[in-house]
This record gives sequence, C-alpha cells and structure tokens, in this order.
Amino acid sequence: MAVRTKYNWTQIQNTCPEFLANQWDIVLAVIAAVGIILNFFLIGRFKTELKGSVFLFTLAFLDMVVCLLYVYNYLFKSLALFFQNEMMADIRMRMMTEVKMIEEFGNVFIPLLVFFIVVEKFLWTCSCRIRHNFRLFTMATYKCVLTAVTAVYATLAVMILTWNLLIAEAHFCDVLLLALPWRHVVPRFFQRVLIPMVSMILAPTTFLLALLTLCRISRVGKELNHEEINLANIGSETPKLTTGKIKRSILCMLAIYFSFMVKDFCWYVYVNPRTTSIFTEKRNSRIRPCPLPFFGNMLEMFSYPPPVSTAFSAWAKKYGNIYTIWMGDEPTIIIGGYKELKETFINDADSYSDKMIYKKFNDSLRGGDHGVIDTNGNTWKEHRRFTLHTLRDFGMGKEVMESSILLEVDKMEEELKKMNGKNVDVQELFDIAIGNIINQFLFGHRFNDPEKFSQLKRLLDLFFEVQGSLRVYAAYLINWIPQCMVDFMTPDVCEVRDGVFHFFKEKIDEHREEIDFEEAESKDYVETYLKEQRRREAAGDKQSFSDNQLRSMCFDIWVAGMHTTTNTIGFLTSLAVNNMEAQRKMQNELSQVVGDRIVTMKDKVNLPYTNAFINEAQRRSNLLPINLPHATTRDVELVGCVIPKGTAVVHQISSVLCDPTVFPNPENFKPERFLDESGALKKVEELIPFSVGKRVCLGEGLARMELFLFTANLFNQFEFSEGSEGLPSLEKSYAFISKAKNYTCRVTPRYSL
Ligand code: HEM
Repeated sequence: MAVRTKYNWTQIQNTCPEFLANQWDIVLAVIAAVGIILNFFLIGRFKTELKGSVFLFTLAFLDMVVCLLYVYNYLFKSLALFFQNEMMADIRMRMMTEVKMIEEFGNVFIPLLVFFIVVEKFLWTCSCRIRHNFRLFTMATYKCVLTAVTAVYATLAVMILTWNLLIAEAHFCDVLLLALPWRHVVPRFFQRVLIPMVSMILAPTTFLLALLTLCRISRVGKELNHEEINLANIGSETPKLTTGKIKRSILCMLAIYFSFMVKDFCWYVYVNPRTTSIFTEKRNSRIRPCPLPFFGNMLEMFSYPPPVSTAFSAWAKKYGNIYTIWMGDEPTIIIGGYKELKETFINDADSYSDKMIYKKFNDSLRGGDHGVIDTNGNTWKEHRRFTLHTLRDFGMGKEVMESSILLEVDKMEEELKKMNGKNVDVQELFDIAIGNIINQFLFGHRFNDPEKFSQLKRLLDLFFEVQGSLRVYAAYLINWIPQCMVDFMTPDVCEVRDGVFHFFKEKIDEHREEIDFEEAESKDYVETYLKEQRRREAAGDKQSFSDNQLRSMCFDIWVAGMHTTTNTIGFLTSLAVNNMEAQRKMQNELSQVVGDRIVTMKDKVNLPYTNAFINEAQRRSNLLPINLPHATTRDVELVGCVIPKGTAVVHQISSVLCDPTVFPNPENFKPERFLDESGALKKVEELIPFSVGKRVCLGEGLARMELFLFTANLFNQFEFSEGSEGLPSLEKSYAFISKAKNYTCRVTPRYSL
C-alpha cells in the first residue's frame, strides 16, 4: 500500500533544486559552525576587554544569529529534503515566517551597524575636534544609545514592512513576504520611501567611506586626546591605546568589511535563489519581478520592446501564469492563462468584478469617480444596466441599429467605388464610419461637419497615445506625486479632457433645449438619459443620474467603442491583404450564399468561414496589451495565498489570445482554427477579445454587429489587394490599444458597377 505523505518530495526537489544536499552544504555548514564559535568568543572578548566596542559586540552577536539562521534555514532544509523526513520538514515549516522576520530585521540592522563601525574607523583618521563633534560614533555611552535606537528603528521597520502581509506564500522551500501598502501617509512614507531609500543609500556610502578610510590611514594618531585614551582604557590594567594599535584595528576591521563584501557578492550571485537568476540563466519559478521604490516594476515593464504585453509574456515564462508586480505604489496580481482566468474571473466572477480606481486619474480627467469604466458599486451597476437597456432598445440585435450600421457601410462603399483601383487609406474611412455610428447612438445624428469629427478624433487619438506612456502611468500611479503635479505632468490629457468634455457639454445642452419630456420614445442615448434623470429627480433621487455622470458616460462610450472597433477592422483588412487565399475563400462563400446584395444579420448563421475569418482577425489583433485593472471585492484565495479585498488584479486576455498551447503558431493567420471538420463554425472558449466576467465588454453586441456587417459587405463587394506602396505591415503600432501601422491598399469592385 502506498504511504501517503504530507510533502511531495519529488515536486519539492524539482522546484527547489538549490536545497538538494551537496558538498557545498558541508562547506557552508563548517563555515557557519566556525562563525558561531568565533563569534561566541568575540562576544565574550568585547564584553570583558574592549569596553568601547559596542558596535562590534552587537555585530558579533548578530553575526552569530545569522550563522545559526543559516544552519536552521538552509542546512536543516537540505537535510530534511535529503532524508525526506517529515518531522524535520514540519519543524522548519512551523518557524518559517518568524525566521524570515529575523532575517528582515538583520537586513535592516546589520548594514546600519557596519556603517557606524566604518564611520567610527574613519573618524580615527580625522582631527580630535571632529572626533569630539561626532562622539555619537566614538564614545561608548553614545554608541550604546545609538545601537539601541537603531535596534528600535529596525524593529519598527520590520513591523512596518511586514505588518499587512499581502502574500505570505509559505511552502517547504521558501516564504515570500509581500506587504500591502499602508493607507496612512506616515507609515506609508516609511514603508515605500524612507526604509528602502536608507537601504539603497547605505551600501554604496559605507563602501566609499571604507575606501576613504583606507586612503587616510597614515593620518591616524596625529591627534589623540586624553579623554579617548582614558575612556578606551577604563577597567584595563595597563593603558593600551596606541597609534599602532588603532591602525591595526582599523585595517583589521576594513579587512573584515571587505571580506564581508566578497561573501555577500558570492551569496547573491551563487547561493540566494532569489538573486542568482539575475546573474545566471538559471530561472526560479518562485522569484517575482523585483520592484523599485516609487516606480515598482514600471521601469522594467517599459524596458521591454512594445507592446507592454511583451513584458508580461517574459514574466509569465519566468514566474508562471500568476505573479505579482508593482504598478508604482500598488501591488498588482497578474493572471494569465485561460484555466486561471476561468477559476477566477469566470467561476468566482463577483469577487473580481470591481475596477481598480486610480483616484488621481479620475479626479484629473472626470472631476471624480464618474462613468461606467472607472466606477464601482451602485454607480457602475445602474449605469451599466441602463446603457445595456438603451443599446437593446435602440436595436442592438434589432433592425434600428442594423440599419444605422448599414447606412455607414453604404456610404463607405460609395467612397470606395470612387477610388476604383487606386491606393486607399481604408483606416481613415473606417474611423469616420464607426465615429458616425457612435455619434448617431449618443446624439442622434451623423457628423455633418467633417472638421468636427477630425478634431474629436485627434483628441481621442492623443488620449490613447499618452495613456500607454510611462510618464502618464507614473503621474497617476505613484502616490507620492501630489494631485497638483498631475495636471502639470499630463498637459495632453488635460487638453483631451477640456476639448472632449466641452464637445459633450455642447451636445447635452442642445438636447436639453430641444427635449420633449412628455414624448415616451427617445431618439438617442442622451435623450433617454435626461428622461431617466428627470424621472429619478421626481422620485427624490437627485444624485445617481447627474450631468457629470452623463458627460462621463458619453466619454466612456466614445473611448471604449471607437478605437476598439476601427482598429480591429483596420487590422482585419491588412490581414486580408496579406492572406489573399483566405480573403478569396471568404469572398467565394459570400458570393455563393449572398450574391450581389446587401449582407444582413440574418445571413450570419450561413457564413461560417466569414465568421471564422472575423474571429481569427480579432484574435490576431489582440487589442489590449494590458487589460484594464480590476480589484478584488473581498478577500480571495489564489494559489494558496490570501489576496485581501481591494487588491489590483489584471486578467491578461492578451496572453490567452496568443497562447500557443491553445492556438498553435499563434502568429499565423488561420481562420480554420474556428471551423470543425465539416466546415461548421466551432466555439472556442479561449477566444475572449471582449474579456470575461462581470465586466465583460458592454458594447460586445454592437461591436460584433459592426464587425460582421462591415466585413461581410465590404469583402463581398470589393477585393482588397496590395497597393503601389507594397503589402501592409503586420506589425502594430501601440498606444494604449494596438493598431495596424498606417497603410494603403488597392480596392477593386468584385461585381460590375
Ligand atoms: C472590437 C471591439 C471591442 C473590443 C475588442 C472591446 C473589448 C473590451 C474589453 C477587453 C473590455 C474590458 C473588460 C474588462 O474590464 O474586463 C471592454 C470594456 C468595455 N467596453 Fe468594449 N470592446 C469593443 C467595443 C466596444 C463598443 C462598440 C462599446 C460601446 C458601446 C464598448 C464599450 C465598453 C464599455 C463601456 C466597457 C466597460 C464595461 C464595464 O466596466 O462594465 N466596447 N471592452
């Protein structure tokens, strides 16, 4: 009968190869044992003989603890793994977090002590007066106080750093402590700025000071004051302090310090599993991207070639499908892979339905938490429900919306016919057509003034362009940048805000003047909204449907509905020109099933290849390199870790759309992926361009209708082929969302005019 064990030793061996016992464990154990014995004697010696060496006494004591920790943490672990001994493993597991805290304490305390010691040695190379001024570092009583204060600082630092654990990932190999940012400004300042800054500055300063001391060693003993001699010799039988002794003690201390540096270097480069991967190609699945103060992982994210999803793919290869990065001050859990998305955003949808609210962004752009994309709670629920109803009432899936789209298809066909055989910038035509559909839905009319459309379009282009930049991310996500600096850092976003919101205000004011509240039927979204607002106000609710909210809704529908759709159709057309065989297959199907007439939504079910073509184009255009960050609505458990309520979570749909295990050779354009053997359309769960969960795209129905009617009608009527400027590049340009690089193509009618 197989014996059931608590520990999966094979898995542990595979994931923690550094703990497999080998000859180095013996070498390091011997060093640690010598360290313990030596330190033990040193402590005794410092205590009885060298009264002034408070720092050295403390350092020796801490070093002894470090050696003991090594034995406990590493040797014990290697032995437990070697003997596969559950009792030893249990003992290790029980004390893991505490040991980690002691380690953290040492990480703060020891560098400070070493710094003090080097300062003390340096002061011996200075004049007596300077030494007197800095007696904090040289006189025993003061040194005791300084050591005690440092110990308190280190204790507080550990408490602040680990108070609110985000992930206390504890398994046999390691425990990972990641603390949530403090909400209160004082501890937050310590946690995110002061403590990391002190640690960062300390190491190079100590090193430089040690070098300086070495250079100035010949100055030692030039001035030696009696007080020092007396102090150093209290309790000793014979006075001992001489220039020669001081020099030797300085040299000895510096030798120890530099040997520590070599030891640390070897430790980080060859031993510590968290850092060896930085220096070697050996990757360890438990390492997370290392965040910097202020910036978190943003600098690293932007150091990868665009789009940002490249960074996510690289991190996923190293750390798996779920890992944590820091967006500025905010820890953000990244979830990729369909299985992981299903377990979280689909099966436990409510827990992941909130959006991460970046207050500075909302305040600067919208003057508060308004709209539907960047709100939670009732505001989000009511406006999402209201907008879905309005879209349905205006015929999403019914004929009203269909005819509004077909009108634009017709206008575009007219334009294309005029260009017969010439180079055409189709993207520009798609932009106007989709812009007209949105304007029609929101305000009840197409753009009569092309100038107005291009102004609006320019502003929205600018908005997307800057949204993807490090500067804008930094302005909104680094909490230490005050709100008053945000507008200063993001003048382009302010330009968008002023221009676009002014346009919406004008339209809403026009509606207010013309509206007939008695008329039950409404002709557009704004009219329906104003009536709902009036109805609620009459019932005593003057807040939920406000003017601010309406302007933000118009903004959300424009930003979410325009570039997403036009960029998809633009990329679809460039894919079609690059894959003429697939384009012809689609055209043959259209000719056979529909012929030379308008394609309508009723034809959709009879056009499997056309549907597959659109699906594959959506997959390949992979619009959002980084999805919109959500937040957990309650504490959730993820890969054995408790993620507290309100933590930012990004479900990377882009990683699913190009996952080679689901879509082999994901860079290839292959509509057949979505067809079964009989040529019928196949449902592929992993095709999730509209996202998953409670926040799934609100305009999915409208977008699907637009994509189908434009693609089917235009490719039925025209052939799109390589123009005189050559094949369109399949590389994308990236703002916040991806887009085909500018291109032109030749468009020729398929049926006689
Ligand atoms: C090909 C076209 C489109 C694609 C690929 C697309 C994709 C997406 C994605 C990935 C999200 C994020 C969902 C999440 O947070 O998990 C989203 C949200 C949203 N989309 Fe779309 N979208 C498209 C077209 C549209 C259109 C035409 C509209 C306008 C009616 C629209 C309105 C929205 C809104 C309002 C949200 C926010 C929903 C919420 O937070 O509750 N989208 N879309």
